[in-house]
Amino acid sequence: MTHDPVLPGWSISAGAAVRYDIVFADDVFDTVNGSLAALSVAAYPATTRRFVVVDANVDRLHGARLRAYLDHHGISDDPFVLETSEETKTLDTVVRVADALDAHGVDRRQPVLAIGGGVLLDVVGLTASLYRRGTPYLRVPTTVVGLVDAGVGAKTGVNHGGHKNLFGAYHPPVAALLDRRLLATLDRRHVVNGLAEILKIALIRDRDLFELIAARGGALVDERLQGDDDLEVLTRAVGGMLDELRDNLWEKRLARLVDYGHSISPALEMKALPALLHGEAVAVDMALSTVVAARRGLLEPRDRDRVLDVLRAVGLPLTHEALDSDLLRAGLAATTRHRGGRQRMPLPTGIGSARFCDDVTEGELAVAAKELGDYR
Ligand SMILES: NC(=O)c1ccc[n+]([C@@H]2O[C@H](COP(=O)([O-])OP(=O)(O)OC[C@H]3O[C@@H](n4cnc5c(N)ncnc54)[C@H](O)[C@@H]3O)[C@@H](O)[C@H]2O)c1
Ligand SMILES: O=C(CO)[C@@H](O)[C@H](O)[C@H](O)[C@H](O)COP(=O)(O)O
Ligand SMILES: [Co+2]
Repeated sequence: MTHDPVLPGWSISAGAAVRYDIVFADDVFDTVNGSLAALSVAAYPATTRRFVVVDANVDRLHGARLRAYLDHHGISDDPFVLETSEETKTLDTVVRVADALDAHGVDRRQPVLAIGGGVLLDVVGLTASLYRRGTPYLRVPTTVVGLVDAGVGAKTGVNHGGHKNLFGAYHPPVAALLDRRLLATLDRRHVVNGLAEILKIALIRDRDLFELIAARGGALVDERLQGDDDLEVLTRAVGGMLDELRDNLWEKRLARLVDYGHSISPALEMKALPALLHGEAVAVDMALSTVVAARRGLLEPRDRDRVLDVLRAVGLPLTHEALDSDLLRAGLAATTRHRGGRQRMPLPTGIGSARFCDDVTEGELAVAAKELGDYR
């Protein structure tokens, strides 16, 4: 930085250290389980009272236990219940939650408790980042996507103008409490949806995780990830995700393997809304990338077939009718803009490894989409 020698100038440089814990615990709404209350108090010992935001479906299914817990530990007697959907993951909802925080007199140091799936965590996380320029919050994810992905990183966001997560902030929680027992009440489709993000981690870095999923297949879904072996599936997925994120939490590096399956899928998900869930759109994108990689000779045909077979076996889609040439062109352009002018598209080089490519064409994607259409 140079300054005009006759006029004053300053350079400011500061770094904010970040530390947060991500811990597994079972049955966190049982009054005898101290984990949630302890994390909450550790984050702000001045008072036990917290503003709690809970997903409406979680409230319907777990509300009685949750309220008993909050009451028992002096946390709250009146959680704020939020109806969630991808269509209402918007700034309007952020403002509504912020108004509720204000009405409850939340001060800038008092952590908010966010309990729900990826949508709720993204909305409450963004609200917390904006409220008083940054209020702490604690996450309790209640979906598979929330537990292995949205709940553990630093990102928050909402959709706008037809774009996924156009507005957002990096605002890590003070802690994330992962309770796989909450997944037991999910419907099949949302478990399958979350398996897409788990398979993403398996495909970019963990072949053993892929084999675990392949071996368990539909049983993973039937048992809602409650089986003894399924804890390993979840811990490998979370550990793998955190290993990808830990030295790039603010995403200064735009080449991110965790973008695997997220190149065309944001445009697809928004165009097909509400027909496709997030993970379903990610699965279609992963299938496309798998075929493109095999056609380029990066991936053995045998590995391509195994990947497609496992995606299909767990119940994920490989293609979708909205995947036309307009969407492929727009999706490719959007992802290039989104990644600082280069595609940086992760393509698999095996099961458990990937590399970045900058030169994937709309034509290649169209051929792959056609091949996947015939694959059914
Ligand atoms: N911030 C990030 O890093 C990040 C990462 C991945 C995904 N995301 C975002 O996450 C969102 C998808 O998250 P999602 O799949 O959790 O969707 P979601 O939050 O919409 O939850 C899915 C459905 O499950 C219901 N639900 C939640 N918990 C339940 C439970 N325990 N039992 C029964 N039903 C329950 C919800 O009410 C909802 O109807 C997308 O918007 C995606 O962009 C964010
Ligand atoms: O879907 C998401 C985040 O919403 C994650 O699963 C994924 O790993 C990555 O964060 C996205 O690929 C990056 O998207 P973006 O934050 O750059 O829009
Ligand atoms: Co995702």
